Formats: sequence, structure tokens, C-alpha cells
Amino acid sequence: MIHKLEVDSVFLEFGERRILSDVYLKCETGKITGLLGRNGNGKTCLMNIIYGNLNPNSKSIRFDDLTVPAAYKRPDLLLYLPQFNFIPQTLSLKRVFADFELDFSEFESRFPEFKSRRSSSLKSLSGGNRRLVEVYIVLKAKSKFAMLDEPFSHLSPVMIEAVMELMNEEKMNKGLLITDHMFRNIIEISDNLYVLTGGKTHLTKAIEELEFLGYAKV
Ligand SMILES: Nc1ncnc2c1ncn2[C@@H]1O[C@H](COP(=O)(O)OP(=O)(O)OP(=O)(O)O)[C@@H](O)[C@H]1O
Repeated sequence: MIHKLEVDSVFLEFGERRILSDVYLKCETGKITGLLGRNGNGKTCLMNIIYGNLNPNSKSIRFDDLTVPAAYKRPDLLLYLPQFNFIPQTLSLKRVFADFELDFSEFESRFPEFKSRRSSSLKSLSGGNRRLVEVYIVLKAKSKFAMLDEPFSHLSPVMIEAVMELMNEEKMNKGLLITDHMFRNIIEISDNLYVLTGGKTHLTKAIEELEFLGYAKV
């Protein structure tokens, strides 16, 4: 069965500044949905609104047609990778993997550089490796949808390739909503692509539209 996450009727202002005014976005299990937009266009705000930890003037967030205003209370439905480290950094990898009911050995065999790091704390890892652990957790943990804000930042090209491979595998198990400024990677991996500009989302059918929408020279 295909599950869907739909967002519309989002209206967000900070004081006099209108950030989001006409958003429609649909994400389905089995697919990767990409979200692109220039700095400050409201991608992170939109993700926080979907997650339920930012309250806009109005919104409608639906999972399989049912309104879920506080998805952060429903990890079975949605997991979120914010731009910042979200797992307490004093925890050991062993503890983190156990908490998310994930097998560390599977992670270790995919990323051999973590061999013998099972007892290490997150804070003892490099910034990029910490990010990789969090991206992996959000992609692999059991949930219908995962939303990732800049999953490629801090990762080396070889790690980005590995994460993209993982995303392509995991979309068989969930729906992914991803935003990142590594737009060529986002274009390559997305089944559906939205560009956020002027407070609105535009479902983008052709890459040339990115230039037209003022996002990137392609
Ligand atoms: N708490 C807040 N109070 C006032 N303005 C805010 C607040 N949070 C975000 N903004 C503004 O809302 C706009 C959208 O911010 P947001 O972080 O969603 O952008 P973004 O598209 O994710 O940008 P980037 O690609 O640079 O991460 C920005 O202009 C930002 O300054």
C-alpha cells in the first residue's frame, strides 16, 4: 500500500515578512521528493511546520488524508533530520543504535571506518561522521516517512555517494523528503522535485525550469 504525506494551506509570516503563502507538496512512500530553494526561502520553516514544531498562521498536514498537526509525536509516521545535531552527543553509538532499534553490525559492514567505534561517543567522532550517523539513523529507523534537511552537508563526495545509494534502497520502505544545496545530487535522486520561491512551491518537470525560477544555472 502506498502512503502519502500532503501539505497545503500553509501561511507563515514573521512580523511583516511573508515567508510562505501558497505551498502544496506531496510525498509518497516508494518515492524521493526533492525540495530546492534559495537561501532564506523557507525550506527549513516548511519542514518544521510539517514536523509540528513551528506554528504558522495556517496549515494543513495530512498523512493518508488524516490531519496530523504534531507529527513530532508520531515517530512511526515521520522522522526528521534537522540541520543541527539532534542526538545527544554524549551517547555511545551502541546506545544510539539500540534506542532506534538498528543493527550496528549492518552499519559497520557498510561503513568499515566505524569498525571498533561501537563504544565511542558521538562527540568523539568527526563532524562529518557524526552527520553520517544521524543521516543513517533517520533513513533506516522504522517510520513511514523521513524528512532530511541538508543531509549531504559535511559529507565527503564518497560518503554522499554512499548516502544516495542508501536513500535509493530505503525509498522501498518509506517516503523521503529531502532538501539540500547540492542540487545536482537532489535532481539525480528525486522522483519528484519542488522548487520553493516567492513563498510558493513549484512542481518542476524539467531541469531548465530551475533557471527560469531563479534557483540555479543548469
Ligand atoms: N524565528 C524566526 N523569526 C524571524 N524570522 C525567521 C525565523 N526563522 C526563520 N526566519 C526567516 O524565515 C526565512 C526562511 O528561513 P528558512 O531557515 O526556512 O530558510 P531556508 O530556505 O531553509 O534557508 P537556507 O537554505 O539558507 O537554510 C528567512 O528569511 C529567515 O530569516
